[in-house]
Amino acid sequence: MNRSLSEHLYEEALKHIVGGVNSPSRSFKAVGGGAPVFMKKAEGAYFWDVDGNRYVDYLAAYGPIITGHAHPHVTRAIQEAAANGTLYGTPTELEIRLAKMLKEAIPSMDKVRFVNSGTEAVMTTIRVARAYTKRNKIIKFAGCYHGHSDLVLVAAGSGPSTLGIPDSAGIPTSIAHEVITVPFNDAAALKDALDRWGDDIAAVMVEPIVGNFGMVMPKPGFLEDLCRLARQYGALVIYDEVITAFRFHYGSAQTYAGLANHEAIRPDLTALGKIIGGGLPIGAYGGSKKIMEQVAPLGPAYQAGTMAGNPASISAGIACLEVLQGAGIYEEMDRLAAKLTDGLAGSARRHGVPLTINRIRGSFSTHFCDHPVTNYDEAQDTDSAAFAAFFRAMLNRGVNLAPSKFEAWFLTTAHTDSDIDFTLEAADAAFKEIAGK
Ligand SMILES: Cc1ncc(COP(=O)(O)O)c(C=O)c1O
Ligand SMILES: N[C@H](C=O)CCC(=O)O
Repeated sequence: MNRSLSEHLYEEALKHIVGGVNSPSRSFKAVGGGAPVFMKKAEGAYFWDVDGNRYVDYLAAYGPIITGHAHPHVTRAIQEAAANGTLYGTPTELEIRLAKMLKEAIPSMDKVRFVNSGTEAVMTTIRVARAYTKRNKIIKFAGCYHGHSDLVLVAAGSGPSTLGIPDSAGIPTSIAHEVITVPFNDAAALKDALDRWGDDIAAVMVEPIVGNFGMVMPKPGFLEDLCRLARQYGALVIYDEVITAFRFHYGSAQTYAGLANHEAIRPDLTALGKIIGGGLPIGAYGGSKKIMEQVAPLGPAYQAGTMAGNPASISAGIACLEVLQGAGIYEEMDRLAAKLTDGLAGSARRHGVPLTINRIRGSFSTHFCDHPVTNYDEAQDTDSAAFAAFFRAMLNRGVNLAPSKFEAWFLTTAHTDSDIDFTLEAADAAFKEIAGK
């Protein structure tokens, strides 16, 4: 596949943009280096690069593009919003509409506040939890990624793990000391941490279903234990649902049928992003009225944003959720993902390539190993070279994946059976290539 124009643009980008990319996750450093592909157009399930090559896309921009690229309903909403002015700096009725949609789908949120990214949403939930509890420390889980604010860039998954910097430079030791990290799916370790630091823990922060060291389900009872222990020690529970909200069903992980005891796993605060912006920048956080009333102008915890709640992002979010309310939408993504993962597993087996697949409805992760992946250690203990070879072999056959062994594959409402067949043909050839090495 000729990608000479991408290579040329990468050379240019390196001169002007640090690392040539505007988010480190986009670099190909972890998959052998070289030029990332410069895309020119995206529509439905496909990308076209600057050299004219077509790719079936499973990156979905790291999750937000659940309705496929340039979905007509979402595009129309953005165009209409833009024609009416992109930014007001005043409240709008649209914000109330999206806030109501989120509250109806996620019952633990009595009050919502819109921000511009998942990072901002998470960062503010921590501030609110600290304001409410008057405590300083948080507990997080190794390999969970919560954006790039200081406090959560300790033992961070996703891009930081991929690039070998899970503990970013530039974070003062005093801040790093405010974070305690424990293994995901390990309630005993959480209890030990709470026994030791419980009096000063403001919140336990978790991706209730992990999306950042692959897709990893909580073990039965883990979230119940997490919520019970946190409350026993007077700490709040924060769910980072930036990936998971509206990903598996019309709602969030905290109401997903695949998890039992919804009352027992109800969080105090939830951070949102990605899908709720329909492909435009957004974040949101919410929780019970009592806790959210800590936030200015009602309370002492300050949070603000010039761009927050802008009509374009909010309109795109509303339109995206409207599409997701359609009958059978999630069932179809589930069916196609099952067909894809069954095919991938069979093909890997035939070629003798060890592969563990974690699938949750329309999203899944592929781990090049022969053991289960239930925590960060297990996700790290996989064959990075095999993933890199697979990634490149797929790209060269017109299938776009995230350039990291920790990131998920995302189905969208635009994928079809013929895309899955195309992908499986590419994967069979890719596994054959890896097995021959
Ligand atoms: C679970 C989770 N939380 C937070 C974030 C940060 O969101 P953003 O990239 O929009 O700042 C991400 C993704 O980047 C994420 O996957
Ligand atoms: N996995 C991350 C978010 O979910 C990737 C986003 C990024 O780092 O650009």
